[in-house]
Amino acid sequence: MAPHSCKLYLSDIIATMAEDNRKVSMEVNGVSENGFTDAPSMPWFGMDIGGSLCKLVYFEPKDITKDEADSEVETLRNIRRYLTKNSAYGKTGHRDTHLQMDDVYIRGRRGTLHFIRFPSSEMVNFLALAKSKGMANLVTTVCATGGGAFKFEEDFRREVNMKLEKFDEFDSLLKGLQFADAQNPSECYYWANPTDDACCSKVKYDFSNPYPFLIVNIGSGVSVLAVYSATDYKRISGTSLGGGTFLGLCCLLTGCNTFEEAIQLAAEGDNTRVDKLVRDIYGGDYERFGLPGDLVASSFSGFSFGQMNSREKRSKVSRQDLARATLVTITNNIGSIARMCAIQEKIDRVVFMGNFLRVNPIAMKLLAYAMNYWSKGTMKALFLEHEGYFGAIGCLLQFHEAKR
Ligand SMILES: Nc1ncnc2c1ncn2[C@@H]1O[C@H](COP(=O)(O)OP(=O)(O)O)[C@@H](O)[C@H]1O
Ligand SMILES: CC(C)(COP(=O)(O)O)[C@@H](O)C(=O)NCCC(=O)O
Repeated sequence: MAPHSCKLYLSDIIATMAEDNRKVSMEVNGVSENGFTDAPSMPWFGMDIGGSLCKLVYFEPKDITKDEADSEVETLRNIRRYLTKNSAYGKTGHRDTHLQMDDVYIRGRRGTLHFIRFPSSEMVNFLALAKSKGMANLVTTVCATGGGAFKFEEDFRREVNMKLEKFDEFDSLLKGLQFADAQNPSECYYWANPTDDACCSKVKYDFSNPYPFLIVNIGSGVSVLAVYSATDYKRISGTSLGGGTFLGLCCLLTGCNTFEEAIQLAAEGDNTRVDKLVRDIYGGDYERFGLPGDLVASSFSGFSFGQMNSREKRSKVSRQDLARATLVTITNNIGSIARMCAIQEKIDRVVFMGNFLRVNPIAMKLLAYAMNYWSKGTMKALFLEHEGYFGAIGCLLQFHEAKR
């Protein structure tokens, strides 16, 4: 199948799923055409429709028998090939090939998990295209989590006659995290020497005995969960100043258009040309209360060039500096909230996740440094390789656990 627009591609997937499900409805006694019993029909997806990005996890079976291959419907084979042979789907769909997980077992099947993302804002167009392809005459079920599973539920039903099997986003997140950590020995890591570019490194962290720990999920907004066991957790806090805020402010301030561009600008900028530091106010450290001179005292307050209310001074600040200051402001604020939550819950391990951390070592190192510094070494910031995909993984797993 030739590459074409993401919207077309997605509607093709759904159409194929529906066609395949229709065939499976002709199965007898729960024995599927491939000879495996009980499992829902392929293809298997987990979908997390968030405020910014839709994350899709696709299970590619690797144990297909000759009988199964011979009887496999062509569209299913085409979907598998299309998804696994390409890494970009139209203009906005991407497969994160570096995250691919091989040799995973789900419902007795051995396969590979593929990780795909596209903007949630594409969803409405995708449904319209799916409808134009005749989806309304087909029936199928897709498992989904995230706010979009609720927001788009009626659209899925009305436009394409598809039922969304909905799962809670935090239940899914936790299940996905547990699964990924068990599958991948290098899933969890921390940053050693985060402030020293020359010796800074990622170090594997053994998370096999994790409880209790805090999750700080930095998506569009931020949610903080305290996790006490595999099934016992509560959402203890959150903030609307999250990854969406960083991207929104950065685009407004610098005219950039993508997250990647915003991060690149930030990497080239200097926030101290925008922020007011403790030393700008005290002339050095504020020793009595342990505030070092290079600590940001007031974000966006400006000083080395003067106050921000001076037009002339403002003109000396670059787009790069603004991007860096935005990143530092949002990250430090999240770090402060995380620390306060950890103190309140008497928890010392804080796992940061969510796509805000994608291609974003500046934020991760800042969080690592801040958690360590302000807790005097008693708290640890942990990070995960599959940073934004746990909801989608967990959703796929829960679909397979649910009685059907
Ligand atoms: N390609 C991208 N497009 C948009 N935002 C991105 C991208 N990559 C990383 N991000 C960041 O990730 C955030 C969304 O994170 P995610 O965990 O997917 O949350 P949500 O579930 O709210 O969509 C965005 O607000 C942005 O800061
Ligand atoms: C509403 C949300 C759970 C949605 O999750 P998201 O799509 O941002 O990952 C999240 O944006 C959030 O927790 N916002 C912060 C709300 C608050 O506590 O102020």
